[in-house]
Amino acid sequence: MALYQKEVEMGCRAVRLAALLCQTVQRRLLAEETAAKSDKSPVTVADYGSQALVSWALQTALPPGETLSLVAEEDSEDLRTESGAAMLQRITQLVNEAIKAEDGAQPAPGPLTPEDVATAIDRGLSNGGPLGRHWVLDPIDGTKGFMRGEQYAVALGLLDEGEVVLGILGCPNLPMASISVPGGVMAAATSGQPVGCLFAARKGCGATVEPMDCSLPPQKVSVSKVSDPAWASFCESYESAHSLQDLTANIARVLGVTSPPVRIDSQAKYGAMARGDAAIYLRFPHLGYREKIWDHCAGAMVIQEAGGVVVDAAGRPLDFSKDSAARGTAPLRKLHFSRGSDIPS
Ligand SMILES: Nc1ncnc2c1ncn2[C@@H]1O[C@H](COP(=O)(O)O)[C@@H](OP(=O)(O)O)[C@H]1O
Ligand SMILES: [Mg+2]
Ligand SMILES: [Mg+2]
Ligand SMILES: [Mg+2]
Repeated sequence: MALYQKEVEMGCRAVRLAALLCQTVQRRLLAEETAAKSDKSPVTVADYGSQALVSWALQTALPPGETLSLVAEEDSEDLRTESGAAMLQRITQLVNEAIKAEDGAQPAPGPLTPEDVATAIDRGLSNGGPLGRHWVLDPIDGTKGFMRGEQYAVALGLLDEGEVVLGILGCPNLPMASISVPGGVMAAATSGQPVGCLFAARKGCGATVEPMDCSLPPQKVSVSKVSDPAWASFCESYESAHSLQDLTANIARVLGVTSPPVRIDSQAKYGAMARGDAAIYLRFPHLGYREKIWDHCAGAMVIQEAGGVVVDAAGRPLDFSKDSAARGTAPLRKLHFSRGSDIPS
């Protein structure tokens, strides 16, 4: 079997399963399904449920005795408190429903308990690092977009000896049709093509996209061939708190970019760019913010395998292998992306 083929299959199944749960929650998003983490960022039952499902699906796909190493965004600390118990119950119900909907059966030896779900979530507490294999998960990237009913991604990468070897992005609300059309996402969503994309990239093997609903086979994607910035469009965060939009507007102006920025949430941006919907992604966090590896690992791999380049503001490649006390963080201060390295930093 081709290198990492089994891992791509494991990862795609895990991401599809998690996306199923996210779609269920987004359809009936209720106030009690969200909470605020200690850093005040939002988290929903779907963030936790997605992480539990991916962790469970990957662990059960491994040979008996092999332990999963997972670096993931969420942990069960708040769910294990008295006030978190009801949320953990709800997550457990959603997780069991998703497993049943996929398989038509509950997992042996029976439905997962709240303790099983909390344990699955906490399998994501690995430090990662340069040695061995580590899966890297953002169970919902773009939680704010998810809560608005807009773009989000289930983002799963795999590090092997410090190198990213695969990236999978489930983007349930991203249309299969290009969003670089007048009317953007809304117009693409009503074009008749399916909504919901699964991007997968394996080191050295290119990147593909297929509908989340499996209605079409995977097809190769490649980044935009536009080389004149006047014809390029650039994308950035929807949230101005996540990137200095005045700075990116200035950079775009200096480059001669004429079209307005495409602002969407999450690593769906990397997916959209991998198939050429935009040519440049600029991201400059506010001073003091440290990027997390799960926010870029899968997306950067998809871009790289689609023929693009992802670098920091100094033009250096991103390093996802830093094993750090501040779990999951890597020194990715300011990020920018382009087909070449011609953007001033
Ligand atoms: N002040 C900040 N600056 C930059 N990124 C931030 C930020 N606060 C949160 N983020 C990150 O931005 C991610 C969303 O990316 P985008 O802005 O492209 O939609 C969030 O992922 P989560 O939604 O997984 O928490 C979060 O990790
Ligand atoms: Mg978050
Ligand atoms: Mg994220
Ligand atoms: Mg997240």
